[in-house]
Amino acid sequence: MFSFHGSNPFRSGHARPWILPLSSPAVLVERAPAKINLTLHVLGRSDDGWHQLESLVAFSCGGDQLSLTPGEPLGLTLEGPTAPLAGDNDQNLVLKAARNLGQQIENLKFGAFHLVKRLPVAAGIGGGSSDAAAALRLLARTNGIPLDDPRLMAAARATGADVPVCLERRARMMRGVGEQLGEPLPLPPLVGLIVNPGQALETKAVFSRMNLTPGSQTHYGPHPAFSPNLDSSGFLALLRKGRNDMEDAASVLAPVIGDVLAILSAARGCQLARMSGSGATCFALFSDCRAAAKAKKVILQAHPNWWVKSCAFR
Ligand SMILES: C[C@](O)(CO)[C@H](O)COP(=O)(O)OP(=O)(O)OC[C@H]1O[C@@H](n2ccc(N)nc2=O)[C@H](O)[C@@H]1O
Ligand SMILES: Nc1ncnc2c1ncn2[C@@H]1O[C@H](COP(=O)(O)OP(=O)(O)OP(=O)(O)O)[C@@H](O)[C@H]1O
Repeated sequence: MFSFHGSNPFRSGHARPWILPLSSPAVLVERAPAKINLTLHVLGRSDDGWHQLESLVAFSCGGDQLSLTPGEPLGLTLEGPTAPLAGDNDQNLVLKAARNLGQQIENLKFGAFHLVKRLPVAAGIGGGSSDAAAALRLLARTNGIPLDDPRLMAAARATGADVPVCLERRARMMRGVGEQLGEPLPLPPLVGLIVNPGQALETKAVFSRMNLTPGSQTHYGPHPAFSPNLDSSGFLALLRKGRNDMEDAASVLAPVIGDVLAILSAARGCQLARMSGSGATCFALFSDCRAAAKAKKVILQAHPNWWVKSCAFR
């Protein structure tokens, strides 16, 4: 088993994957950031029961970390503060993604995965999906498969609705059930705070609570069109025209979401507060890093058990 302890030599602020130096030449490492739905519009529900979405998705810094030792049998070990919450090992989305890619590609070389799990689980920030996408990227690297190989996307779709958008980890529009991806979008600098109050919410339960009849459409209004080259204030104005349509249903199941949003909205320098995905994690955008850091401190003082991270979104 491969595990990280204390000062973690693999911790890196870089978004790009990299290979370890001489002492462990074979181990590959990928970061699995949180997915943030800056907007999430639910357009309707298809006859098959799945919901049609339109969402501007971005990614955090930090997140989980997945490594792969190629040449070993397919396996997964976990550590980290939220590892015990990630459920049955065999059902982990890392292994599901690997098996799905194995169905696409004959003689795929697998390996032993090790996941350092830090993101809250069942939290609306796609932690499992991001881990699954990281697993696909690692297998692509070790098997010499280019990232734009359609079989990777097929495996991502088979693994979960949020996995395709997590493959490239770049901000973009996501539509349909999650399988239609727009071009990567250049975001202006965004100072974010992400807050999870510790209540797990299953995505399926929140969609059910929305109570949409299969074959029906919502009439909440169109998604604002993204125009390139927006500065931060233009981008914020655009985001304010958007919504998270799952917020009401999620808040019924987890009323604490209302508290999180109220606290974030009232924080000095907060320019926008909204729930991500199916909740209960909420995010806020701040005018500057100092305001975000201050808000983080104040929130943690009042709610020491909440998970609060400040970071840039991309
Ligand atoms: C709400 C979002 O977080 C927005 O990014 C995602 O659409 C959820 O993506 P996810 O967690 O990867 O979802 P999955 O694990 O594939 O699906 C969980 C359950 O959510 C429901 N589901 C999910 C996505 C979608 N577009 N319509 C749905 O109705 C389905 O009942 C499904 O059984
Ligand atoms: N690697 C993983 N990390 C977290 N959860 C996992 C993982 N693999 C499987 N799961 C299971 O997937 C479920 C959803 O977890 P996840 O943290 O991805 O939810 P989420 O943040 O609400 O996702 P989304 O925003 O995509 O709906 C959990 O119930 C958990 O048991």
